[in-house]
Parts: sequence; structure tokens; C-alpha cells
Amino acid sequence: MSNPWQPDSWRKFNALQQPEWPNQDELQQVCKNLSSYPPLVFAGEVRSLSGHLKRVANGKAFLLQGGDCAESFGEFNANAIRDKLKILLQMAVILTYGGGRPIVKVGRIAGQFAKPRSSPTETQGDQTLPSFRGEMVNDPDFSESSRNPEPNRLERVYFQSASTLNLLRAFTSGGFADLHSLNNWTRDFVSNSPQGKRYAEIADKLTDALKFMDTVGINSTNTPVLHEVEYFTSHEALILDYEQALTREDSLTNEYYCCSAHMLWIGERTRQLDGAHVEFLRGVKNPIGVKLGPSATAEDALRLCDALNPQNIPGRLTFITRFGHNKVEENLPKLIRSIKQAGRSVIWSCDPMHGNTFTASSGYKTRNVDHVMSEIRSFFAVHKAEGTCPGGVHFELTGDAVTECVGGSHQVTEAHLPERYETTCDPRLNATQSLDIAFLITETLQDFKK
Ligand SMILES: O=C[C@H](O)[C@H](O)COP(=O)(O)O
Ligand SMILES: C=C(OP(=O)(O)O)C(=O)O
Ligand SMILES: [Mn+2]
Repeated sequence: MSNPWQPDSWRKFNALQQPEWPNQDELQQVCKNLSSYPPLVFAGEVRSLSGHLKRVANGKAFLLQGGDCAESFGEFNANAIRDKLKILLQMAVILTYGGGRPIVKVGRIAGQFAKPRSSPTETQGDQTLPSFRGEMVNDPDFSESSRNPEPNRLERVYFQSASTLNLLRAFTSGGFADLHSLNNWTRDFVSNSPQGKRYAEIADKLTDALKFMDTVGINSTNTPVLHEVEYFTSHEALILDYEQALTREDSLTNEYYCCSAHMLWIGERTRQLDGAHVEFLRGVKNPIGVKLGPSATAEDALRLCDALNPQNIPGRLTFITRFGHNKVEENLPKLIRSIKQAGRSVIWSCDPMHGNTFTASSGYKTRNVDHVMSEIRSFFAVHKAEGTCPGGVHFELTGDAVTECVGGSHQVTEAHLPERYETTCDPRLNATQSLDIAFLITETLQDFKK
């Protein structure tokens, strides 16, 4: 690691998963433009998220992070943005009840456009082309011209993210997130769900709590917290040219913030200690996540703390574990113990998606809701056994009725997958599967309290 850090010091390190841009001059011009544009988020907002995450690290709040695997240029409209926000907020209300802790809401949105891939190429029939790497880089269509990396996509991502953020800010402050509406939507879901009876007790208690508040005079008119919501954005900081171009020195503190999103994470494929992604993110003040899969050792986890959180600030670093539903018991305790023993502060969050992907016999990449729930249950059970705090959950989901993951109360089967398989990368939970999971987590948390 080089000292001192600069926004471009990552360039001296090996950066994996970067596109081979065909035209360097065009890339330079695009980055120059991006550097001159306004920031997408502001340092003060990032500091507010850091404050919330400090509470998560100290067991006083819970992190809910979720959204698309890959945002797309095609699905860019107000309803899609609204529905993604709505599903996360509904989940948050259900989880608040379950965990008895405030929920810190962080979308995978307004910047989640770049994908690391297992293989640099994709073969269909007798044709082999470069893999799709997210619309920040190339196009998902399977043709030679679509798969060429195009630098001007970075600017398109910037403008789409700005526009998405604009609408999110309007929704979250303009009454859309009113707790009463959220509760009514959730009641509709419960009455239409085959599992409705099972969820009814929790849903009734939520309704009773709101009625009680109304009775004692706490309502949306006099209590902004019932009417407005704080919602933050995040994405994988993968394409470092883009992230560097959005990095700004805060005039109040003279510290650097990466102003492409409030929170950024490093993926499982780019978390090398001597790699460019760790070097870049160690220098920005945003809260940072790191994905940890089954190959992560206790030593890796400790060295990541040294590199990314040398001052051991609670909330600065979130480890997002993604082992696979039957690998949690084998992998999580050793990481937890070494971190605990070393006195390091991290938020432990569970991504129950990325270790549970499989290919259905029809060829669709999918995930099973039962495996997702099983990974979450194991995550909570291990933390209970180790005496540590499960700090959050991280999902790939959407507000639409897609058929990408199997299972859930409306029983999506492998035969349903072709009906609405719309993701450009990994399969997402649909709205009902997401609410199913929120209710199931709440049930699990209730069991743990017994
Ligand atoms: O979203 C994450 C990764 O990009 C994705 O899981 C990789 O998928 P692949 O194994 O199909 O490349
Ligand atoms: C690429 C992702 O995950 P991971 O790095 O854990 O594979 C992702 O979150 O989309
Ligand atoms: Mn993914």
C-alpha cells in the first residue's frame, strides 16, 4: 500500500475486472468531464450515514441494503424507481418490528451499473464474445458490437444516477414514504398471500402500533419521522476511473469523499490486499463494505481492517459475507472470532444471494428462496452462538413481479422462470419474495428472543 493516498494512487496497483477500453483518448475526455460535474451525493449526507452505521456497529440499529444486481439503461422510468424504493421501505417496516431496532436503508441504486464476471468471455452456440460487464461498460445483447466497451457509458451512468437520485429524494421527503401507506401496502400483501395467516399476527401488531400512535396524537402531520425517510445509495466501486472522477475534497474537512454514492463496497473478486480497489477505497471517507466469500481467511479479514479501517472507527467497515447456505457454519465463526479477539469493530452483514446461485435445467441462472432464508438463519444462529451482533442483510431484489428466483409463498417454479426473466445479470427476488423474506426474518428474530 502506498502512503500517502491520492485519488489516483490506485493506478500503481493491479486493478482486476477493468474493461479494456478501446479508445484511451475518449476515456480521458469522459473522465475529465465527470471530474468537472457536480457531485451526486454530498459529504454531509455521507457523514449522516456514517453516524447511522456507527449505531449499527454498536448493536443499536440494523442495516438493510438491497436493489438490482445490475441497473440498466432500458429499465429507467419513474415506476421502476418508485417500486424499488417501496419494497425496501416495506421490508424495513417489517424488520423494525422484528428486530426492535431502527433500520438503516441503503439501496443498490443510482450507480450500480458495473459487474465483475467469473469469465472474461461468454459462449453461445459456436460464438464466443466478451462477457457483459454492466451497462457502465457494454451492452447485454449478445453481439460483437454490443459487447465493445464504450467510455461514453460512464457519462450516461452519471446522468441516469443523478436523475434517479432526484426522484428518490422527492419520494423520500414528499410523503410517499408515509408509514401509514407503507403499512396499508403491506396489509394488502398479507391479505393476498397464501402465507397470509402466518404473517397476520405480525401485520396486526404493526397496525395496532400505528393506531396507538394516532390515538395519542403522534401522526404524519405533526411527526415528520412518520412521513419522511432517510434513504442512502450504494454500489460496488468496480470501475475505478469512474469512482476517481467522482471523488471530491470536502471543503469543510479537507477529506476526500467518493461522491458517486453514500456507501461503496469492494466485491469478492477485487478484494486483494495489494490490489487497486483496496488502495482506492482506503482513502475515501465513505463507509465501505467488503464482500467475503468462502475463500476469505481470518488473516484476510484482519488485514482488510488494517487497510480500510486503521483507526477502528465503528461503522466505517462492513463485512458482507456470502458463503452459500450450507457453508456459513464452516466459514463465519473463524472470521468472527479473529475479529473479536483482535478488538476490531466491523458490521457483519449477510448477503444470502451470491453464494446460492445455480443454473436451472433450462439454463436460467437462479436462486431458491429457501436457500436464501437458510443462509440468513445460519447467519443469525452463528452470531447468537458467538455472542456477536448480526448487523444487517444485503439482497438483490426488485419491486416488479419478475420470475428470476424460485420458491416463495407464490411458488415460482423453474417452469415459471422464462415468463418474466428480466435481469441483465443475477436473479433478483421479486416483490412478494422480498416481503416473504422480511416476514420470515422477523419470525426468526422473534424465535431468537424467546
Ligand atoms: O453480481 C455478481 C457477479 O457479477 C455475478 O454473480 C457474476 O456472475 P458470473 O459468475 O455469471 O460471472
Ligand atoms: C458481484 C456481486 O457480489 P460478489 O462480489 O459477492 O460476488 C454483487 O453484489 O453483485
Ligand atoms: Mn449480483
